[in-house]
Amino acid sequence: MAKKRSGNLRANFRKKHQGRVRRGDLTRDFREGDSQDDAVQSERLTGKGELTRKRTIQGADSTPDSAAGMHVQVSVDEVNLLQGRVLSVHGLQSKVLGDNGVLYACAVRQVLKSLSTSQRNVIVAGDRVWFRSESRDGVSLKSEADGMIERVEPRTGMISRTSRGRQHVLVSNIDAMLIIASAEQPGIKPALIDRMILTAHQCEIEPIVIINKVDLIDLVDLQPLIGVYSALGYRVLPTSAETGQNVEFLRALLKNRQTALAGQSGVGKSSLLNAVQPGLGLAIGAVSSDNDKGKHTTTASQLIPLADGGAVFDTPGIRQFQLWDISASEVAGLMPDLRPYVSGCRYPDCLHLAEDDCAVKNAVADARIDARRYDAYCHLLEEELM
Ligand SMILES: Nc1nc2c(ncn2[C@@H]2O[C@H](COP(=O)(O)OP(=O)(O)OP(=O)(O)O)[C@@H](O)[C@H]2O)c(=O)[nH]1
Ligand SMILES: [Zn+2]
Repeated sequence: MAKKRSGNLRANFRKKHQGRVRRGDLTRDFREGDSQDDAVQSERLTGKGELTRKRTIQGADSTPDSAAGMHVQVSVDEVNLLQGRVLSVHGLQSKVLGDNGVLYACAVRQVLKSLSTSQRNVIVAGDRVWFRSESRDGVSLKSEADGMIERVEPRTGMISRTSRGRQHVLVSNIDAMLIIASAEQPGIKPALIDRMILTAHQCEIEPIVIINKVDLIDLVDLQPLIGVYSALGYRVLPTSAETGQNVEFLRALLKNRQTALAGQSGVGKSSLLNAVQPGLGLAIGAVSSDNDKGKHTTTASQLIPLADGGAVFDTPGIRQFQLWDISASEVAGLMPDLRPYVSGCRYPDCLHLAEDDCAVKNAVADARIDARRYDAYCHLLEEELM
């Protein structure tokens, strides 16, 4: 009885805060040219509005004392909120996979929007959220239920890109970055691997190096390169989607964590994912082609849940890494092999490129730093920052 009453009070509260705000956001999104999706969303929101109104009327019938309203709501919130993970964001709506296995289409409560000032995106793929929904269970994974996101957990492991000088978070709570290279066709590009590792460090995400298509080469030839990465403490996994080599290991690496994929076209990302879980690579491919058409370049980023738990994230935007918000002097500090020599360098503002008797250059000269890694460092500075 008491539970029912508080539910009605909650409906009242929610209604008071809804309509205006959403209309405003719809207008903004229309201006951004996202019209097709918005048409669908406005339909949904209208339906939801009717539902809320009906519930409010019920509340008026059965709750004479509105004074206790606020108090009741606080305790009810804790009981009634569900937890889940945001898979993707489309305009006003977020697709949330509840911890109960149900997929929900959620709107965002306005108070969250106004609180979020430091980061541009109120909700991003990967967010852990608390949300309210009428449909708690009995819905299959295929169907969607409406919900309202009430709370977002603090983010870690964010991958961002910069657009017009602003940091734009693509995904949050990423545990590991799978840096996928191929041994042959296309041939391995260590400098590209180094750059992606650096980005992972910048995002405070564990980098894992996958070298695919090892069926095409003699693995002995790759040992020097693998040795350098291993010595730095990175996990390096040679794989073959063709022969299935180390696919089982890869599956274990992906299980129960959020993993972002990076790697140039053709290295075998889709093939590897399909080997891990049939159909997974196809899901990834669909995201890519969507982006290629220039639609939803910022919103189509999506987390794809794995059957064994965990999820993978992929978007063409992070395949070509652009370092953001980093100064030339910070790069060496993000490379664990260069870092120890940075503080030993006698020049305070040294970029370790040209100066005589630079501690970093000296370490390269007597092979305490791998020459190829230093080369990659120099190229990175030239490309990105000069
Ligand atoms: N020999 C060999 N070929 C592979 C292997 N993995 C993938 N390939 C082939 O490499 C080509 C590219 O594979 P994809 O899985 O489409 O590569 P991708 O990284 O997803 O490419 P994009 O979707 O363009 O980013 C295909 O022809 C695959 O059959 C492998 O382990 N060994
Ligand atoms: Zn120096």
